[in-house]
Amino acid sequence: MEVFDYNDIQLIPNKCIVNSRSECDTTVEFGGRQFKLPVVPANMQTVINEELAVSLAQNGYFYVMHRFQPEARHDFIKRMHDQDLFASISVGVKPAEYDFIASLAADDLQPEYITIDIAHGYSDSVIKMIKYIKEQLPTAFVIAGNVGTPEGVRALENAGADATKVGVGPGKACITKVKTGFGTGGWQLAAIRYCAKAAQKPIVADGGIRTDGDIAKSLRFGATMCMIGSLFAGHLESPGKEVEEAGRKYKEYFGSASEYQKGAYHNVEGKKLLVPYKGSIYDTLQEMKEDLQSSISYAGGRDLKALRTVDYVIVKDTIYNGD
Ligand SMILES: NC(=O)C1=CN([C@@H]2O[C@H](COP(=O)(O)OP(=O)(O)OC[C@H]3O[C@@H](n4cnc5c(N)ncnc54)[C@H](OP(=O)(O)O)[C@@H]3O)[C@@H](O)[C@H]2O)C=CC1
Ligand SMILES: Nc1nc2c(ncn2[C@@H]2O[C@H](COP(=O)(O)O)[C@@H](O)[C@H]2O)c(=O)[nH]1
Repeated sequence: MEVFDYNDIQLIPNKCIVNSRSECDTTVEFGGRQFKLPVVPANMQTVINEELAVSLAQNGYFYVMHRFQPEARHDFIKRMHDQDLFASISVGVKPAEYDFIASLAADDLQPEYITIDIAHGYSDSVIKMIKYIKEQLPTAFVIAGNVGTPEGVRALENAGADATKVGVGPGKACITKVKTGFGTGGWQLAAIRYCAKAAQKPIVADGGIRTDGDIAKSLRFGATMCMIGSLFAGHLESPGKEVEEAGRKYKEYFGSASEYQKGAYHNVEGKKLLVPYKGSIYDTLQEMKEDLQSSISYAGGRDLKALRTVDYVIVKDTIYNGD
């Protein structure tokens, strides 16, 4: 297996077939709906809240609400459906989550998307939860993870997952790699490729995306959707606390397995950092769209499919030379 990460890869341009980048279509189908971009803000407490979820859904973007206010999820689904918007929630695998799923089934309240969000997703606990959700809420599109190997992808797909989320340890707020020695940190892009080759269903690339070009690279190596935390955490709409240091504005971004999320220093695999304040998330989404349109034009196509087959070279972390 070739080992590389985002910085190690350059995609090779093909002959352009459009007269303007604006002709390039960045929309993606995911779970039966069409979205403007193949990106989704991470389901983390400093990245997404209910207000942003509503706004993203209204504006044609995919979202996944986090699971850290478990008691709010029932009414959240209702409120989304009252506004004719899709509901996309997260769950864990602890016993109370089974009661929650059963309560949704009893009330015939089926969210359109459910993400099972745990650190080590290649596990019996996730397999059991996928099966339970599919039994109780059969219309929900289930995204399960996180995994880092083809075996993990196959196990979750075979259990009934509709998509799998790939990425163990590549996140910016992650310390799993240093605390445990495990994960896909440092070779996340190769892991996406390795997993996508085995996948029969969509892959969500999760963690490690630092530039808009990394989105194109994720799609090249087999992802359908990219989950992004730190790049989305510094906005006006981001729920993280605003902080000012040396006259500059920042927003707090902390890991879901950090002491700031857990309220205690116990099995901590995440940290807190400050990300520069960036204004509205919609300006960032517009820039991502323009950059991805440009990527498609360099790929020699008109839509995201063109990215799947472009050639690439491994440049081993030299792409920033001269920048
Ligand atoms: N993508 C990534 O690389 C990572 C993401 N995270 C994020 O942090 C949040 C918390 O994750 P997580 O701790 O899994 O969720 P939970 O705290 O909800 O734990 C889920 C269940 O899995 C158990 N568990 C957790 N880690 C392991 C493990 N390595 N081996 C066996 N059992 C385990 C927990 O028990 P117990 O705690 O008693 O072991 C608990 O029963 C999630 O949002 C997750 O996405 C965290 C780390 C890595
Ligand atoms: N190891 C940990 N990973 C975490 C934690 N909280 C979230 N995450 C993962 O990071 C991505 C976002 O990555 P980024 O590089 O875009 O910032 C997120 O979707 C989770 O999968 C954590 O505490 N520890």
